[in-house]
Amino acid sequence: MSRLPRLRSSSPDRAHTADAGPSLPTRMPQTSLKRKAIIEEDDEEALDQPRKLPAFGPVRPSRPLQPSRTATNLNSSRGAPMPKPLTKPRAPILTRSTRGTSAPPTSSKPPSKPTTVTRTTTGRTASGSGSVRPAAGMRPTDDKRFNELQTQLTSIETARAADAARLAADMEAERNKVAELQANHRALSNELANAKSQELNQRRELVHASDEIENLKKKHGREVMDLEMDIKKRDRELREVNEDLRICRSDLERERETVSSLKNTISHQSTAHLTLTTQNHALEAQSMALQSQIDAYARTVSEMTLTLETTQKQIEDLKKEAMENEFVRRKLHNMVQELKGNIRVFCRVRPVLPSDLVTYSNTLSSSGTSSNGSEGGSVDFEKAKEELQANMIYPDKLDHKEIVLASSSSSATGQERKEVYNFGFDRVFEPESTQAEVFEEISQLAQSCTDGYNVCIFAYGQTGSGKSFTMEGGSSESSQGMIPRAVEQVFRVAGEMKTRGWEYTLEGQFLEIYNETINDLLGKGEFDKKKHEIKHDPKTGSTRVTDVEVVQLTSPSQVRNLLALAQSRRSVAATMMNERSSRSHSVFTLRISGVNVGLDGCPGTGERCEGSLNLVDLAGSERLNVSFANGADKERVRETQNINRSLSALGDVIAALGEKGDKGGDKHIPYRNSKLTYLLQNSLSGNSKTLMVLNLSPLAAHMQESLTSLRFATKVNNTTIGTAKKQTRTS
Ligand SMILES: Nc1ncnc2c1ncn2[C@@H]1O[C@H](COP(=O)(O)OP(=O)(O)OP(=O)(O)O)[C@@H](O)[C@H]1O
Repeated sequence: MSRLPRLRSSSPDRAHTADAGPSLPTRMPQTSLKRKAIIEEDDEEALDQPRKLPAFGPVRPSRPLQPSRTATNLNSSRGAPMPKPLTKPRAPILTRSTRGTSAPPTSSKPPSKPTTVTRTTTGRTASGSGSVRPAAGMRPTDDKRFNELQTQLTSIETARAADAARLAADMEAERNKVAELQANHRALSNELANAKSQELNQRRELVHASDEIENLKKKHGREVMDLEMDIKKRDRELREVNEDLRICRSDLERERETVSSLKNTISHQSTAHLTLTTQNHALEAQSMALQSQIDAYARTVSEMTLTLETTQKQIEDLKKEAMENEFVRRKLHNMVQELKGNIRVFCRVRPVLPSDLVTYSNTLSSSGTSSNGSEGGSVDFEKAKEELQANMIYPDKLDHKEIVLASSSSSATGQERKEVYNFGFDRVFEPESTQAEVFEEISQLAQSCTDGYNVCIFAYGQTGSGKSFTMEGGSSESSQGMIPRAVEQVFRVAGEMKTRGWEYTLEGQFLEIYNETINDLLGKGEFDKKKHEIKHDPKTGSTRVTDVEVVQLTSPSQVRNLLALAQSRRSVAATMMNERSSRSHSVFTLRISGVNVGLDGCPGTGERCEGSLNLVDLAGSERLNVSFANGADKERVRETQNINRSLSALGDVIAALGEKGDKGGDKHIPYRNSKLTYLLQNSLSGNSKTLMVLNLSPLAAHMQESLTSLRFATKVNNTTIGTAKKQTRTS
């Protein structure tokens, strides 16, 4: 809080007071107003005191009057007893306080010496008024004495007269002086009265001034309070303003940051803007060019619209033509298939597998021999592969239709006998062949089922020769087997046929024949429990199995899931019985039925076709020695017998079909000899297309089994089983 300015004694009254009273500083020190009032009171008191007047001239020291020198001298010189010396009448002693300060008159003279009697005889002494006459009778001494006394008295009287004169003069002087002093006093009184009235005025002024000061003080106090309140208010405001300022500063800081980031953005954007402007110009130019092009195109479009209308009419005509052509194409396609023969055989040799090498090295280590160049049982893969592999040659590098097996054996005489076996099939796939290559050859057959044919594809071969791999394949895209690929193909073809006026319905089932019992691989019941019967419809040529799950197929992925489900059910069953997949046949059946509903604006023919695709993974075909079981494992013996029987039955059916084809007539076909042949009756008859994929092991150890399989496949391949017939109906 700011302090008020100190009051200054600037009033003329103060100055006057200072002059009149004790010395006061002309400038008041910083004292309180109260103190100032006390000083003023002191001043007033001083004014009330009688004022000390200044002395008029130098002060004459008071001195007692001396007796006349003459008289004194006389007395002393005569040595007579002197009367008591007369003292000079004293003038009243004028002290400073009583006489005032006026100086004695300058004319005053020191008291003159007492005059001799002689000189003073002019007075009373001569007249003798006061003289003392010697008494008669007095002696001369007494006269003398009297004279002397008379003289003395005279001189004294003279001196007294002189003193009286002098005193009168002194008195006169003193009176004058008094008068002068009185005049002086009056003047001073007047002056005092003036001064007092002046003082009164000043006091009044002072009181007035004091009131004013008091008022001013109050006013000042109020103002101070107001100012303090104002200051507090201002302080508050200042704090608020400071707070606002702080907020503003932080806002400002933020704003600055924003501004700087905005500046950056602006600079970037201005660069971008420049670029965009340039681009815009370029685009405008381009746009203009395009506009002219558009105009040109608009003209062209109107021309083309006309052309389009004409073309659409032509397309309609062409569609009709295409449908007719499609009919012809299918006819021709099937003719080609028929010419190729209704039963065809592919041979596929699997590659040597790492698992084969493990078996091989185990065999070596158990026999105590080691492979060339290998020590401690470690096997050089390439070398071991060579040793393991049977001598299989593929001479037909162009058409891939031949396979040659060569073996050498020692005769009883010790001579080495070399044997070479040549086989020819519709296609031979070497170990390096991929699933896609195999399917390429099969896809045409798969397509036939969409044309209304019954198609049956077998995988035949000994255990571990690659049947399941060929039919089902692995989980990856590239290793997918024939079943998922065929299903995908059928879906694709069905989709394509839609654009040609055909609508298809697909359904599938997956069965297993184990020990001459049918199990539903897609069912929910327990294995080997439910009895399933095979029913043929001679009218439609279709086959049904009772109580099996027939699934509507909507997508290839769904089929993959079904295959996985079937595999898991088989695995569960395999925990109870070993190697179930090797000991059973699995049959995946895909039924497809289509109807020609026509296209938009082009009515369909109403033609219907029903085809089926059977993909069969047969049990291992190796000749099993049943004697090993020797009653110990009856189940295994039964398995083996059943496998042998069903595979023999298949051979018999194919052979019978061949004979029937050669001779014609009513040759009995023994379909009922096994569940497998009976199930596939409609797909193995003369009016269906059959493909047998012979899977071979590449190992030399399996040479004999491979030769047996090759001979069987050759027999099948040489069989002609009539002409495939399309299952069509006209509604
Ligand atoms: N072409 C091939 N390429 C790579 N591996 C193959 C090929 N063929 C078969 N295999 C592999 O050989 C092994 C045996 O094949 P697979 O199980 O298909 O034989 P299988 O004849 O079906 O046997 P089983 O009769 O016991 O069922 C499998 O591990 C399989 O992956």
